[in-house]
Amino acid sequence: MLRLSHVTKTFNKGTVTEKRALTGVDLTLNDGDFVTVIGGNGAGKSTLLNMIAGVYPLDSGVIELDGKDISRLTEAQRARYLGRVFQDPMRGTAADMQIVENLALARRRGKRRGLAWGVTKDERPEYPELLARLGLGLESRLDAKVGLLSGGQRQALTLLMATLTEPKLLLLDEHTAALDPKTAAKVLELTEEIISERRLTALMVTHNMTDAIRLGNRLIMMADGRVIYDVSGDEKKSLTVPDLLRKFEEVNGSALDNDRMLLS
Ligand SMILES: Nc1ncnc2c1ncn2[C@@H]1O[C@H](COP(=O)(O)OP(=O)(O)OP(=O)(O)O)[C@@H](O)[C@H]1O
Repeated sequence: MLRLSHVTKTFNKGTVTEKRALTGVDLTLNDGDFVTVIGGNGAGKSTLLNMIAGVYPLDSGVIELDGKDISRLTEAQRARYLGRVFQDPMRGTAADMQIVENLALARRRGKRRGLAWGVTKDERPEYPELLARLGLGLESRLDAKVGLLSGGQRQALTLLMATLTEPKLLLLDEHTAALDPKTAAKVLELTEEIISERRLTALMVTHNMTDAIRLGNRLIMMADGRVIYDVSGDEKKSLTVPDLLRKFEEVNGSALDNDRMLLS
């Protein structure tokens, strides 16, 4: 469903700050793959997701989604097919709009907005049920401005919005890293539920190695702009954190250098 072929990206080419972030990445995701992504500091994890989303143009390589070359589509054009949740809970929602208005906007993602983008009478009754499953009491606060919500509530809402129109691919970039442990666990549980219920295909960057092993059917490890380890099925399920650290050192030639990963 998603195929990256020889994807390369260098930032600030030709300057003293030149940095090669991705080096010839080849990666194929099958329908329904839920892939966790781990790696060292600056390994290229966020860049990988940003390149798929069209945030930066490719230097070389091809990105295909369902057999269609999307390499030249703009970020806005790709947004039609993608759901995204970032680390920062402030990014995915509009603070000065109501919860119900945010949901209505998410529902219209990829459609022409025209004049009638406002919340329709028909759709309003659908939202309390959707919100109730978050278990955060938002179902009784449809008209509240999103800016009044906590970070965790906002992130849960962002997840709901990112998956409302069944994206072809869900991109999660450390989406629970800024939340307190209890809220992070809740948002992760929701993530897992939504992905498995809707059989979504997803890429989730995490610095938590235990989560990376526990969640999803496949795990990739990145170092220096490359995918250095790709494991799935029973082999993935039986992994331990020491196995991952050993694997990293074995393939990369030096110990894993991600402070947040080692601390989590
Ligand atoms: N917009 C940008 N401009 C310049 N350099 C960038 C940009 N985005 C990323 N980089 C550089 O590219 C490299 C890969 O960064 P990236 O954010 O993808 O790593 P990461 O694996 O997500 O790291 P971390 O776990 O530390 O967040 C880093 O050296 C980073 O400084």
